[in-house]
Amino acid sequence: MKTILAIHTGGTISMSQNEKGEVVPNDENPIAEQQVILQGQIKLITDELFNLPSPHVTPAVMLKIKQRIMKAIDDGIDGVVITHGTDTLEETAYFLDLTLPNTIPVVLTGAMRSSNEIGSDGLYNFRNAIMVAATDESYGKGVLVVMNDEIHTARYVTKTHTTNVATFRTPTFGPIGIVTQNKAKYFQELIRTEVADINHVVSGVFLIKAYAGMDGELFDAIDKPETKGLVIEGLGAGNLPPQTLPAVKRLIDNKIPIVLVSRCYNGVAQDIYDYEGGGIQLKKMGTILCQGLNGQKARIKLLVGISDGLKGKRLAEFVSNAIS
Ligand SMILES: NC(=O)C[C@H](N)C(=O)O
Repeated sequence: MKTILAIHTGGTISMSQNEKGEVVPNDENPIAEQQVILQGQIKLITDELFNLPSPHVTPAVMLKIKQRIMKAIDDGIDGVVITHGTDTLEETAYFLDLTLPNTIPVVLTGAMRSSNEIGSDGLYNFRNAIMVAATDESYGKGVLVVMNDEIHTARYVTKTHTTNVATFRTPTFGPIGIVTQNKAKYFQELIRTEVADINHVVSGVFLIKAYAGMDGELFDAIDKPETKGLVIEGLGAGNLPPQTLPAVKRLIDNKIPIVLVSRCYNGVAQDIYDYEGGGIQLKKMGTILCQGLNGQKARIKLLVGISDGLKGKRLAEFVSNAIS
C-alpha cells in the first residue's frame, strides 16, 4: 500500500460559505478531516502546514512547502498532494517543479467552490489528486496539477476563469492526461530538464505588462539598486511600444536581467519583428526571450535562477529554455 502525504496550505478548498454567503477561512480545515477517502487502498498522512488564502502565499511560503516535501522524500513517502488556493496555485506548482528533484509524484489541487457550497469540487479534486499521486505512471512527470478531471504540468498550466470549475488550462500544449473511472491516463510526455535546489529566495523580481501607448514610466519606477530582475509581458510575439525603449535600455545598462514573454494566452515569445521595439531589436538590446511560459511563471523561473546564484549567460540559458 502506498503512503501519500497531504500538505494543506489553505485556499477555497479549505474554506466555507457563511450565512451571508461570504467565503471565509475556517479554523478547522474541512478537507483535512476527510481521512476516509481511498481508505484501504492508500495510507494518507496529513500535515496542515498553512491555512492561507493563496493571494497571501509568497516565495518564502513556497520554499517552506518545498522543504517539507524534501523531508517527506527523505522519510520514504511515495507521493505528495498539496491543497492550495487556486489564485496563485500555478506559481507554487512551478516553483516546486523547478526546485524539487523529480523523484516522487507531487500533485497540487484546489477548489473553486468552498466545502459547504452546492457542487463543491474540493473533495472530488482532492480524491483525484491522491489517486494520481499514488499512480506508478505519475513518476518522472515533474510537478502536476489535478483539477476537474484533468492532469496538467506545473510548467504550463494557468488559471483562466475567475469562478468556473474548469478554470485550469494548458494553453498551446493541452493537458498531459485525464482522470477517468478513478484512473490516471496520460497521453503526453514531459521532458524535464531543470532543477535548482535553492534554500533561500530573493526579493525584487518584478512583472510588468505591456500595453498600447506604454511609455517608460513604470520601468523607471523600478530602476533602483534593490531590483534584481524584471519580466515583461510583451505584445504579440514579444514586442514593445517604442516609447518604452530608453527606459528598458537603462535597466539593461544597470545589469538588471530582463525576461520577455508574450501577454498572449497562446503561443510563444520570439524574435520575429525587426522594427523599433520589435522582438529582434529587443533581443539585440539584451532582453532574454522566454518561450512558452506566461508572465507569472517566467517571474518564478527568474526568481529561482537568481536565488540559485545564476548570472549573465547562465541565467539567460536557464530562463529562456522552457520548451523541452
Ligand atoms: N478558488 C480559490 O482557491 C481562490 C481563493 N481566492 C484562493 O486562491 O485562495
